[in-house]
Amino acid sequence: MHAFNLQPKPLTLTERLADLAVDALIDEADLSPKPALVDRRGNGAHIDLHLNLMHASALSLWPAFKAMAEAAIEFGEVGLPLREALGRIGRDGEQTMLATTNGVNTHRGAIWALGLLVAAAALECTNTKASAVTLRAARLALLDDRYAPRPLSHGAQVAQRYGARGAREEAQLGFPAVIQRALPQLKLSRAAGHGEQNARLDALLAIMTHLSDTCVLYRAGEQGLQTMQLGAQAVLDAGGSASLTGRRRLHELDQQLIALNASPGGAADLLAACLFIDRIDSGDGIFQGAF
Ligand SMILES: CC(C)(COP(=O)(O)OP(=O)(O)OC[C@H]1O[C@@H](n2cnc3c(N)ncnc32)[C@H](O)[C@@H]1O)[C@@H](O)C(=O)NCCC(=O)NCCS
Ligand SMILES: Nc1ncnc2c1ncn2[C@@H]1O[C@H](COP(=O)(O)OP(=O)(O)OP(=O)(O)O)[C@@H](O)[C@H]1O
Repeated sequence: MHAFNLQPKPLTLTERLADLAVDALIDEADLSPKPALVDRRGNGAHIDLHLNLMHASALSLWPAFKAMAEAAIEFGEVGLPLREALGRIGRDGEQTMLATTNGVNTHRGAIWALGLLVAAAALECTNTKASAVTLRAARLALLDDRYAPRPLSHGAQVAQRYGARGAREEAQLGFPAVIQRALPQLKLSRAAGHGEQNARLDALLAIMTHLSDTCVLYRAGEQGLQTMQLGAQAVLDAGGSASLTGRRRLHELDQQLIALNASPGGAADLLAACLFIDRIDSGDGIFQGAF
């Protein structure tokens, strides 16, 4: 074949969804300045994470997201067989992540949230409105995977200690932090002409104002959680990250959370979920380049 005749191979739907999920993770990691999280500036409150590791971890998850989309198409409906297939693929994906990062948890919460959303999008790819996809994801999350191990995870420990809702409940409720907070704020800040990066930072802050982030609770207790929620609200009240006062508040929040070792990893995962949903909701992502 002549080189001039080479055409890019069109992506399948499942490949396209895996691309969108990985893109969302990389966009989340790159977004800067995020309070106390890994970003282009540095490691935030983390000693074991850095940006290259987040990128490598995100890329390593592409086959898992593709497999989740394939499973959704194969089973074709929300039900226990699909839920348990997703659980198996998610756990394998977690092992791949840990092998890539030498045992560091870079994306456990993100595999859970984005995995459910990728499967929910693949189930009915002609209806990928935010409300429809999150509802299907919630119905999947509500099913009990009989093979899921029940480790005393950090999330489980703070659930016992503080009665906090974590990643599982957020998904079972249909991702209210995304639907009620992040997406509306993203659109509001875009419409105000604040620029895409500021709009994404504002969406992250909107999540942080109300989330019971079990990463923060585990690392910094209720004081850490309150600092995160009130500090994020203060940035938004000051005009968001595009305004000078808002930027000052954001810098203060970054310093306060780092001093408390309080990294809002759950909020970061939900920002990635928001960016994924935003792309498939607007309809300009899912079918572009896919067949
Ligand atoms: C449900 C999960 C997230 C376990 O949750 P648990 O709270 O017990 O664990 P852990 O402390 O490790 O927290 C997981 C992560 O969730 C994120 N998170 C924290 N708080 C929140 C919150 N309020 N909302 C959303 N995400 C949050 C953080 O990134 C955190 O690191 C998940 O790991 C799981 O069950 N995986 C099993 C495999 C599976 O079923 N996969 C399905 C793929 S679709
Ligand atoms: N940019 C980011 N920076 C830091 N964490 C992030 C980022 N994006 C997502 N996260 C999420 O934060 C979680 C990592 O937080 P954390 O290090 O507190 O996890 P942990 O395993 O519960 O705790 P520890 O590392 O203290 O043992 C991951 O599950 C990941 O999904």
